[in-house]
Amino acid sequence: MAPQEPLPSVSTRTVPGSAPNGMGNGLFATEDIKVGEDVVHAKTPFVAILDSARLEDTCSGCFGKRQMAGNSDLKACTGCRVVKYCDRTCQAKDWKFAHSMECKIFQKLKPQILPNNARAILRMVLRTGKGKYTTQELGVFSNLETHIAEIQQNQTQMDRVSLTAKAVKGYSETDMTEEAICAYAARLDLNSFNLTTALYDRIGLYLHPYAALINHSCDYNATVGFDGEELFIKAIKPIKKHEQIFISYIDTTTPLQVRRSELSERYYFTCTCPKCSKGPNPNLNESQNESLSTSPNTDDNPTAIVETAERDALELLHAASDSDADPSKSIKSLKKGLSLLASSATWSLSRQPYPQLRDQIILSYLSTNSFSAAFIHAAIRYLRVDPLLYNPAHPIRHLHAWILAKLAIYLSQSFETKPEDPVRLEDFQLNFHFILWYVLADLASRQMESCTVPSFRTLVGANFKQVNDEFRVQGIDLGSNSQAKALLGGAWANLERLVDAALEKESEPVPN
Ligand SMILES: C[S@@+](CC[C@H](N)C(=O)[O-])C[C@H]1O[C@@H](n2cnc3c(N)ncnc32)[C@H](O)[C@@H]1O
Repeated sequence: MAPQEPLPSVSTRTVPGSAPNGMGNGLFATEDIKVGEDVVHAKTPFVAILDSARLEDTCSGCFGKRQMAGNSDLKACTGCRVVKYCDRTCQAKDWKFAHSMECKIFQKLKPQILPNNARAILRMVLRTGKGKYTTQELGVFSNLETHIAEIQQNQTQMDRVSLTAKAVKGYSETDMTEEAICAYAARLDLNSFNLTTALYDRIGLYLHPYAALINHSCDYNATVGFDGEELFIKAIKPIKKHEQIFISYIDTTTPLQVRRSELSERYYFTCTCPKCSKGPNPNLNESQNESLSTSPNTDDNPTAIVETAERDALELLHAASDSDADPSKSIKSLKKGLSLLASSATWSLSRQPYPQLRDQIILSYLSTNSFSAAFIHAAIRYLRVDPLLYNPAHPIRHLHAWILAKLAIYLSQSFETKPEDPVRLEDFQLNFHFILWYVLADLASRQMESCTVPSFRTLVGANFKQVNDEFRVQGIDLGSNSQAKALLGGAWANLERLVDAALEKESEPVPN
């Protein structure tokens, strides 16, 4: 039976209900919702924990929210020395939420640190034991799908869940049965979100039973974001009263087969959304798709050529994404992947794995301080890729614009062309100050209709004000002055020329 009421920690314009097509329960809009407006806002989680790798550099109390506002010095908990906090305020909040119950357990286990999901399950079990959840919260949580029957059919998965449950039972000394803890583990696996910062970096795991009721569609109408421990689900498309709310559980820019296998492996369903119903190539109809998938795989068959290019590019991407890989080798692999797809006439800039290769090469260039090369690819992404891949309200699009703005700030101070740069920046007479103003102005003007979270909006607003004020001090009012507008247009045309030139060179072979 579908739960009837949202929980006290939630403000929402939805109501739970039974969803069609075997989806179980879902959430439905109780009124029309405009793009960028909140669909669900949860102030506190049922459980949220940091990834082990982030325990050192992120506050376990505010999940990095206050750090983003300038608080940087973290202090370790003097009991366990495993978790860190901005100050006493963050520490006291987490102590009250769960750390008072887990601190001694962490101390005993040191130097071992429990893996993410074990720490999350331990918190849920300890909070349940201490009566920290309301009956209503536990009711919605217990009603969530577990797919435990499917998990039981997979021995490796079942062993993993049982081992974690046994360990959590031992550490917590709870009277809950191992079976009940296994159900907690399965519910966490199926219903948790990636906890991210306001700038969309993954930092941990998050579960809220009300938000977990939202079903998936590759043609989603809402997106998920976090601001500290607060969860925001925002409308990315206009949503009509009674319409079902859908988010994406996976990266929906990947091809149908990849989406299908990710959804069935982790969530045990086949998506029948409008995007999936169009088949592997959304630009073709069903019978064209059918004939594509049954054509023989020969060298003169365009499908085979495309598949080979895709497979080779994916191999290069995976080789480069290996965290142990030498960054200069990764960059070479990524360049080869980009060149392979650029030289395949049929590959659009927005078709995967082309955008993934570009995202990865930007990260690799940033990690090697190659800021000019990162800027060139970030400009290509901003101007040529994202408009095809993402709706204008999409937070990823706003994040990519923010990264371009940050690189423009950096290069406005100084830059030197490096051998790895696809083109020479000095050949294009770029005015980084104008580019910065333009990108920030665009971001600031679209804030209200975007799905970004409050801290991100504050950051953009403050940066735009600062840049605008700096121009004003010099007597330039870019918003109104017609001469300034002409200058801006010129700066933008130069950036467009740079992007075109860099893309033209992308198909050139990369030497070994
Ligand atoms: C996070 S839960 C969503 C809430 C769930 N419907 C419930 O009743 O608890 C994820 C599960 O919901 C179901 N689900 C979500 N989206 C679906 C879809 N598009 N088609 C079919 N089932 C879906 C699957 O069983 C999936 O494992």
